[in-house]
Amino acid sequence: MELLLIGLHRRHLAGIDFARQKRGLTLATSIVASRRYANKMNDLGVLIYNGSGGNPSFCACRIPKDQTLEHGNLALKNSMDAKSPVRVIYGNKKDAAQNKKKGKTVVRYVYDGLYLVEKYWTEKENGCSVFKFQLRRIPGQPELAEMKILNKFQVEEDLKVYDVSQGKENLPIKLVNTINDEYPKPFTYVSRMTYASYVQTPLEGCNCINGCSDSVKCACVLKNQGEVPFNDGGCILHARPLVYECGPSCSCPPSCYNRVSQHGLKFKLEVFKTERMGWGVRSSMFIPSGSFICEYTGELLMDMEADKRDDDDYLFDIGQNYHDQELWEGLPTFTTKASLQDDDGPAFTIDAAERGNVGRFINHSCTPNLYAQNILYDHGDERVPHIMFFASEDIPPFQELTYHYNYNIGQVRDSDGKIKIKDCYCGSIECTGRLY
Ligand SMILES: C[S@@+](CC[C@H](N)C(=O)[O-])C[C@H]1O[C@@H](n2cnc3c(N)ncnc32)[C@H](O)[C@@H]1O
Repeated sequence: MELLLIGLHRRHLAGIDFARQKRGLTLATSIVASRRYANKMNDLGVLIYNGSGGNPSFCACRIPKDQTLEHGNLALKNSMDAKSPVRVIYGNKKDAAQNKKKGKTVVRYVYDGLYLVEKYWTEKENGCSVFKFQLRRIPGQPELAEMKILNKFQVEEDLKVYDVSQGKENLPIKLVNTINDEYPKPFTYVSRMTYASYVQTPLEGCNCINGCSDSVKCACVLKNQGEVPFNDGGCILHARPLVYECGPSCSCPPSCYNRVSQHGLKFKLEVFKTERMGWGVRSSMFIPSGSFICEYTGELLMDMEADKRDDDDYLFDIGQNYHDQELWEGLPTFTTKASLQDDDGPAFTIDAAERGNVGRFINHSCTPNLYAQNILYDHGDERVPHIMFFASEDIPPFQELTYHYNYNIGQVRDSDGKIKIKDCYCGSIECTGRLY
């Protein structure tokens, strides 16, 4: 209804809006790409959009039917033939779950720009024929991040001045506050972790010159149980206890597939003021599942030192998930398992209160869309891997990025040993109500 009121999409229940031209031809004017029909988006501005009709949930007879080339589907085909642009609006389903207010589901819709229909075909789904339309975003349009959103910090000049990373990342990080006039508390931005000499164990590299894929010859692939953990698009294949990227001691070039998180930010990130959780992080871009987001940098501390810090808001306990049995499932037992799960050695924590990067602003959610992956590439000390965040699902633009803090209720204590309690405001359906 909101899209209808502002005139962006006039059919309040149908995903494809169309208008009749003078000669009786219908052309699609806009489509709403929610996940209801399993539409697939990717970061190259290509959208595979499912046609309309035939869905049993919206039909009184409750029987799935073949889709037909009429109404919205025909309009999309006509738009393709006429090369007529179509507005694309993304419906943010996850936010729907996170914004349940007074029993009402609030969905956020984001206008993404004009697309052209490139081709269409039919596929069988659940025994019925379904139309698939491939649309591509017309190049040269401003990116969402540069569009005007009512926001006092998004005035052009401020944008140039206010890069949260102060030029230290390969992409600027915008600060957005639509709630009040506050800025984040000052801290020193560090895009990389620095390690004290006692953790500088060298990491043996590989000798590959023509790419790292050989599961017998490449020393790094071998350490990853015989497979490069990333696909050729730089997305991680699945979560593991520890990933070894190629690094400075390897012979392969920087473009090697097995180097991903060390190259820094790939998606434009924003630090934004949330309603109830202080600052948070989101991206103005669509993020495919498995993509690298950012590292969690800060001061490396032994746990004993970390316990003495007054501000515990920005502490990240390293290696906690080595004990997560799910991460080990399906992996052959390999030599490092014993050392990774060693309980006796010193434990380490990263403190990002005074020195840190954009990772320090990522909030907790009980239904997160990121996870923390342990990665080694520039040193070999398995006790202190880099903490790298990866997307655990496709993330639509402007959805808050979150990971699970893994605190057990009752585990966090203050300096007097008293159990600390903090409410969780993530708002997800599965929220326990307690952060710790
Ligand atoms: C690593 S910081 C995250 C960034 C923080 N929101 C800020 O403004 O700088 C962790 C702190 O954020 C807040 N926070 C993060 N997730 C939260 C949640 N789900 N509910 C309530 N507070 C949360 C808590 O104060 C927590 O100690």
